[in-house]
Amino acid sequence: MTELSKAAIEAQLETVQDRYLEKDLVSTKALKAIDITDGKVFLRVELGYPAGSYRDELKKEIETLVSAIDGVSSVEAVIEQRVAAHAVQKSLKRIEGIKNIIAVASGKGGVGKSTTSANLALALASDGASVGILDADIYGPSQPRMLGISGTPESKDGTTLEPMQNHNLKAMSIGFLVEEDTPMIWRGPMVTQALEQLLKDTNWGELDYLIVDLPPGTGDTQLTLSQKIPVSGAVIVTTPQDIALLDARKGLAMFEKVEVPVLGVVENMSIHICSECGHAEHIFGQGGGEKMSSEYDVDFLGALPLDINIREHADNGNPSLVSDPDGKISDMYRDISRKMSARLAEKSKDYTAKFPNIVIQNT
Ligand SMILES: Nc1ncnc2c1ncn2[C@@H]1O[C@H](COP(=O)(O)OP(=O)(O)OP(=O)(O)O)[C@@H](O)[C@H]1O
Repeated sequence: MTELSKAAIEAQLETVQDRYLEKDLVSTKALKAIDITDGKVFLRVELGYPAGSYRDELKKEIETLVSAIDGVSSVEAVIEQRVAAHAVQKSLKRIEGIKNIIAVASGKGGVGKSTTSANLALALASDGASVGILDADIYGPSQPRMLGISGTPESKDGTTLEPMQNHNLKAMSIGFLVEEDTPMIWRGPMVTQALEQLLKDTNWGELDYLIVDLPPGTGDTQLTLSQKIPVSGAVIVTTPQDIALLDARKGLAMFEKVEVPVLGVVENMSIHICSECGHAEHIFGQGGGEKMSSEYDVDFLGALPLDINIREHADNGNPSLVSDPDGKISDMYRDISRKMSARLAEKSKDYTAKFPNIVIQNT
């Protein structure tokens, strides 16, 4: 019998693909430790994103493959997940306690950006992350309704706000602070100021991710926001129509300008499946989001159907991830949220906390 070596095990793990990174476990440096004692193998694998139930699948896949190696008597693979803080725009500093802010944007209104934000936040939380959502859609805040939250945030010290909470998410929205039917007439600078305040004056505590549901569009307000909020990555939601795609391209250009990495594009309402006969129809066109992604070299994170359940769940305060957590739609959102957070895990980490501030003085 040949002696069992770490190299043999590593070679086997080079054939195991991380489903969401689409790379093998060795090249992604997910494989952290191999321990061999008398044919008994212990492996430690660390994923940089919340992977939820995928950890069990991966464990099984690894253990089956490694047990087939000559000389292995038993295998135990431990799959851990650890979300790191990632770099933000060079001119900004990360907000203490919040590891990563992810901005969700759309080139035009009504494409389902808020519904997607809520479900992605819930998907991350259901996979084990601590998550908050900031409704920055100041003209039409819809997160209070979508998350089924009413009431006014508490302030314990008279200056900061406690986030509202539901479905295991922390949430803040201008919608909690003004009456629902109050028309909100904001001028650009007021919007950015109000949002910066909402972001910074909320006691978020420790978060792995804060999802920011940006106002629709790519105008000055959105540009200023993406310059002033310290974000680690952005996601663009679009529908497949040409006009929506055209606007989504402007979104890509906007983030490029402010040096925020775009983690990918989500195509919403991409296909309609008739609830009567099951016939699938591309009402708004086909494959536009995917084509745009390849044209602009950004990742296509996935597509969601135009589905009456998505609308009904979101509009009654219990988005699909809450109403039907094990359903097909929830699986789709989870697939997108894992791809999104996996893409972020590959980006540069934030090391600023590890370095002291260096002050140069002329004496
Ligand atoms: N995939 C989907 N299938 C069916 N209905 C959807 C889907 N996505 C969103 N909707 C519905 O479309 C409407 C608009 O969605 P949403 O408010 O999320 O869009 P938005 O892009 O955030 O809009 P706004 O520009 O006003 O901020 C909502 O009623 C929502 O429930």
